Amino acid sequence: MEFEQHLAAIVNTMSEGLLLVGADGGIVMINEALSRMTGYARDELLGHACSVLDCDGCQRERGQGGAAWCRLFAEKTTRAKHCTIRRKDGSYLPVLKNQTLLRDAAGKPLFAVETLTDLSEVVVLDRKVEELTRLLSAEEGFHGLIGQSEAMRRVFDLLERAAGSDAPVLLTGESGTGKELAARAIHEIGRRRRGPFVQFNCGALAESLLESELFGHAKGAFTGATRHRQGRFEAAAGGDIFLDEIGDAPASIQVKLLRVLESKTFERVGESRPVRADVRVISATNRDLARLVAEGRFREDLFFRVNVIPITLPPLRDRLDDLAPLAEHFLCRLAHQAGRPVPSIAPEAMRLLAAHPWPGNVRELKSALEYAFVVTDAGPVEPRHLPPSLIAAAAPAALREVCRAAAPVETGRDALVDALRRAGGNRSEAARLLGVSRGTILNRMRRYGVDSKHVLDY
Ligand SMILES: Nc1ncnc2c1ncn2[C@@H]1O[C@H](COP(=O)(O)OP(=O)(O)OP(=O)(O)O)[C@@H](O)[C@H]1O
Repeated sequence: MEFEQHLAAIVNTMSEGLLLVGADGGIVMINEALSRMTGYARDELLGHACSVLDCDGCQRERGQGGAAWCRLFAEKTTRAKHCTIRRKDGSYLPVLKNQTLLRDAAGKPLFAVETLTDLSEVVVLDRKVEELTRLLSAEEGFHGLIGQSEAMRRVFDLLERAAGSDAPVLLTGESGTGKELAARAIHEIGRRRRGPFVQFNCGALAESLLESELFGHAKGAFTGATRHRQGRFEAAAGGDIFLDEIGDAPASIQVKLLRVLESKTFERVGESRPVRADVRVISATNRDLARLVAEGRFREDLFFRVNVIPITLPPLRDRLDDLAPLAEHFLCRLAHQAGRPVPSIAPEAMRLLAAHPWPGNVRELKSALEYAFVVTDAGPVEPRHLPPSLIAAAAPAALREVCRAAAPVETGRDALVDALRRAGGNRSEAARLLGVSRGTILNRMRRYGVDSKHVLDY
């Protein structure tokens, strides 16, 4: 008797949940930690079937022709595994479950002992580490957004104001203008910054998968749903959810998003119990949502719900003041990663960059500089180091000006060999790279005795 009292005190000091299950599946003992973790009182669990915890890692034998309640009794194995159980309030709890069998002297199974370690904090911390790792490399400018132009300063001001409220934000702007960075900035300075930032691309998945991805599903909700699955809205609890490409959300998902925004609740697929959505919604699109509404392809009611705080990221061609700081920022990062000195940008190359219309915006600029960084050895980035596509698309006037300014460099044998090498020996491409005609390239090859077949060996 005395020993039993001590034993009870011992198991109640454990921080892990402890559970003893009989061969018939009935719970015969629990400790206080299990009660705390699940939200069930002792008498709501004792004597009840362990299936009340709805563990998705449990493999029951009964009903599948087996004699024992669960496979643990049949297989006689001991192992640890990651599972998800359901608390009394319906929320999911990720746990690490250890289990073993207790047997009598004759080897007959008596009880299954299970210990459950709460992994919810670990899961949140894991996500946070992932997020911070990403942010560490972008900790410049306005939370990673570089820009000095008047237009970007206005955007930073709006982002700061939006972060101070819990109202839905709609980020619009052409592709590559920094909408995702802006969404992260709102999260980083907002009230929910200690919570998760969960990103979801509404156009990236087949319609049939979208609902379960966003709202989660219960085990058995559909063929193939072998485990409980937390959706993105649940994963974002206490934080922000970023719905990218919201203009691409199919009609069936638009209805469900409207419901979350209106009622602040959602239902997991295969369940009818509403779950509270404790999230702030930040959406983004590079499409004209108002036009999609007019065309009947986007719900007007949803448009008004997501568009409470509209913020537009201006295209790069309309804020050329940002070109130099952005270019320097990307070259600095590349040089830092490669352990090389930071290359400067020659004025002629800068003029070419300024003349480019940047249809891909900052994303395109970033790629162009990655290219330039790879092909520059030491020294500054010259026009010949810029991507051929950018040179080819350059306005003729800008190109002429650049070629005039760069003439001493461009006429040298080294420049010719370099251009031919980068063009893989193709003379037309080399001509484009240097901004001269194919005939000029042929003349220079003759003059310098350069053979395009052997140019790759230089
Ligand atoms: N102002 C900026 N400062 C620094 N980097 C930027 C800036 N704007 C965009 N970038 C970079 O450009 C790339 C594209 O940005 P981002 O993904 O945020 O654009 P987006 O508008 O969300 O594009 P899409 O509509 O195609 O999803 C990223 O690598 C991002 O880091």
